[in-house]
Amino acid sequence: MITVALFDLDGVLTETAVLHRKAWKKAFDAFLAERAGGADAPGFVEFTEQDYLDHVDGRPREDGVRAFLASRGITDVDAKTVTAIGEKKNDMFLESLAEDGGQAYPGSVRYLEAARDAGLRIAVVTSSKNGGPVLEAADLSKFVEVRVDGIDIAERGLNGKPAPDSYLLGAELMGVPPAQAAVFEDAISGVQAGAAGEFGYVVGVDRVGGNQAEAMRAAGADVVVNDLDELLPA
Ligand SMILES: O=P(O)(O)OC[C@H]1O[C@@H](O)[C@H](O)[C@@H](O)[C@@H]1O
Repeated sequence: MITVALFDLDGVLTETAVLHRKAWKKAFDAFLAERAGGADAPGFVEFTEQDYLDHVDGRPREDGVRAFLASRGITDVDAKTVTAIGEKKNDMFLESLAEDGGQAYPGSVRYLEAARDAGLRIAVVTSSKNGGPVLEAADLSKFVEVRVDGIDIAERGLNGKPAPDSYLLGAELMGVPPAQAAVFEDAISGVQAGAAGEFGYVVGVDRVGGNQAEAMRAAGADVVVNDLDELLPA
């Protein structure tokens, strides 16, 4: 029986996945343009939404940088450059969060209320080091008993999603075995983490369309929805 819900944050509870993606695009395009000798240079190939979904979405910051660069065959960058790209993106993300305010999906708020009222215990497991500020900005902290975020992942030296470690820590801190917890994810890497951890149920939340739902099922999602309120009784 499921007694605990482990929610990813950006893209599942809040609309901030879009802010992350846009900030990543600016940071990577600046890096790629400089490397190619300008945005007009023939060697410049921009960072796309599919690049984000395939290599960056759901992963801890620097894992995302390395995975994307590797996908372009860029393996000669040092650790300082990886950190610098991530920090540049973070500055832009924080700027847009301050402007946008970090909106919660209304359907997710309804689902959180229903889950809480049904006695389901709630935790958030996010790769983002900004998990705390995003929850606060969206006024969702009141629902959350335990939070595992990118700071915990770094401090504890855990493997990021698609490894199951952060979700396993979430279940452990909630005091339940993985089989007693459901995972809610919008990123393929996160669905893979839920499947690898053998959680009781893995819900894929498809916010992008295209072949994302199919990719989520292939990655191990038990069900795929477009919004959490599809899971509520009509
Ligand atoms: O750079 P941050 O805020 O620590 O976030 C790391 C990652 O956190 C995840 O939640 C997002 O899906 C990614 O887009 C983001 O890159």
